[in-house]
Amino acid sequence: MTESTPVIEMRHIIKKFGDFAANDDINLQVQQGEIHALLGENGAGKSTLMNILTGLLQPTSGEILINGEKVSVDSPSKSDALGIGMVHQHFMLIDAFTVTENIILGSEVTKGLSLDTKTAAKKIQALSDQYGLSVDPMAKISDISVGQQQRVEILKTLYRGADILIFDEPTAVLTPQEIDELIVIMHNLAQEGKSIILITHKLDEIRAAADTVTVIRSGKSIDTFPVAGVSSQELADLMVGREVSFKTEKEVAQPGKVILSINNLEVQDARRVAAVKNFSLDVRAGEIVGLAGIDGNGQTELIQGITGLTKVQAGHVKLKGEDITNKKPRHITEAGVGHIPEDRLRFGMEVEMTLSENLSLQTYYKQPISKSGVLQPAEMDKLADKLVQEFDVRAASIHVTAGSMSGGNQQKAVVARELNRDNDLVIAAQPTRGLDVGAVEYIHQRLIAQRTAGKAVLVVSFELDEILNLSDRIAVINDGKIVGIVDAQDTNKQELGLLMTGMSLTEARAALKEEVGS
Ligand SMILES: Nc1ncnc2c1ncn2[C@@H]1O[C@H](COP(=O)(O)OP(=O)(O)OP(=O)(O)O)[C@@H](O)[C@H]1O
Repeated sequence: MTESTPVIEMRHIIKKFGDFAANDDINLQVQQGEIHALLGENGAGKSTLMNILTGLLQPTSGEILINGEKVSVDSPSKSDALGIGMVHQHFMLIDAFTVTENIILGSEVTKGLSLDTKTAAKKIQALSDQYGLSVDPMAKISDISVGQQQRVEILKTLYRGADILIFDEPTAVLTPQEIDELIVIMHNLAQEGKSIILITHKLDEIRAAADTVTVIRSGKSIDTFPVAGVSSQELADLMVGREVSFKTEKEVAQPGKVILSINNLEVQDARRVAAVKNFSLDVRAGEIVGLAGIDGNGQTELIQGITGLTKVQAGHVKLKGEDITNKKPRHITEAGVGHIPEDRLRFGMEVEMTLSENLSLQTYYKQPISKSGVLQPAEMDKLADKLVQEFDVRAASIHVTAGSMSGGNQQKAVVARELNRDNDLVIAAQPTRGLDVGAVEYIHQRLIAQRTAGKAVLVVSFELDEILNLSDRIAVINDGKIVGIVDAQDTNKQELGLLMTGMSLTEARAALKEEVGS
C-alpha cells in the first residue's frame, strides 16, 4: 500500500431495485485521517451506498477496496471485521445498563464465567482519554446527556476496533454546544488516524468538520473537492442544482385570537413518570410558536397529550375554546388539528401501504376518496399525483410502498398530507428532520403560508436555525417545564442553547455577557 492508497475505495457502484438505479455508478475514495462528507438531496442514494459499505445491501455491480485490497462486504459482521463502524442517528443503547455494559454488549470479555467489566472499563477509559470522549464508564445511560450517549455510540465502534467511522446525521439531536464538541471529537479521531464518512444535510457543519466532500445527485457521484474555501451557499446550489435560500422571508406577525390553549398540563411518559409538568402555553391565529429543547425533555409527551395519542393526567387542552383534553385522536383531527409527527414511521405512515394510500390516510373515509362507503382508488391517485407534484415527493411511482422510499421523501409525503387539510392548528414536530436544504426551504415556506392564512402553528424542533427562522415567539422546555418564552428577534442560538440546559433567561444572559467580557 502506498501513502496515497485510499482507506476506502468504492468503484463504479451500481445498485438497482427493479429497474430503478438508487446508485448509478458511484465512485468514492476516502483517505486515511480524512473527514469526508457525503452530500446529496433526499433520495440521492447516500444511505444505499452506506448500506452497501456496511454489508446490509449487496451492490448489483461495482467493487469495494479497503486499503487497496478488493473485499466482499457480504454481511454486517464482515463489515465490522474490516474495521468499519457506524455511529447511528438513533442510539441503540439500553437505558438501565452502564456505559461499559452497553459498549461491551455483544463483544464481552469474560474472566472465568463472569463478565470482566473492570478490564473493559479500563480499556474504555483509555479510549476516551485518547480521543477526548469524556464520559464516565460506570454511569448509567439514563443518567447521562444525549451528547454523552452519542459518545458511547462512538466508543462502541472504537472498542470493536473500527478504523473507519460512518456518522449518519450525527448532530440532529445535539445542542449547539454539543455540536461544537462533536466536531472537536471528529477532528481528534481524524488526527489519530481514523477515517470518517460524514452524512449530513447541515452545510455549516460540513464546512466546520470535513476536509473533502463528494456530491451525489440522482444516484451519481458528480464531484469530489476540498471543503476549504467553499461557502454553504455554493454547496447548497451544487447539491440541489439551483439557487437555494436559507432564510425564509415573512411579514410581521398579526396574531389573532387564541387557537390552542394549554393549561397546567401534566403528562406521564411510558414509565409513568411525569414528563410534562404544569405546562401552560397559548398559540394564536397567525403566529408560529417554536418549542425548543433537548431531546427527551417532554416534547414527545406534550404533543402526544395534545393530539390524543397519550392520556393527560392533569390540566386542559383547548382548541378554539373547545376542551379537547383526552379526546380521541380522530376527534382532535376533525376538530381542526394537523399533526406532522416526529416519528414518521410510528405515527405518520403505514410503511406497507403505497405512497398514494398514505397520502389519503386522514381522509380516506370522506368524499371524494370514499363514496357511499366505497373507496375510490382513482380519486386517491388523483390526490396523490397533486401532492407529489406540489411537494416534490420523489419516488419511482405513487404505487411504491412508503417503506421503500428515502427518509426525506417519506417526510415530505407526511408534511404534504397534513398541510393539505384545512386546519386551524398545525403541530409540526421535527418537520424537516432528514430533509435536504432545498426541501427545508420549501417546507418552511409552506409553514409560513399557514401562518399568513391565519392558522396557528406550533413547531417543535431540535434545530435552532429552524426555530429561529420560523418562529415569532420561542418557548424553551427543560425537564417538562417551560424555562422561558422569548421573542424570536430578541434571542440567538447561544442563548437558546443555554436555556435548553435549564438555565433561566436571566442566568443565560448573564453568562453570555460574561463570555463576551472575558
Ligand atoms: N429497498 C428499496 N426498494 C426500492 N427502492 C429503494 C429501496 N431502498 C432505497 N430505494 C430508493 O433508492 C433511492 C435512494 O434512497 P436512499 O435512501 O439511498 O437516499 P438518501 O440519499 O439516503 O436520501 P435521504 O437524504 O432522504 O435519506 C430512493 O429513491 C429510494 O426510494
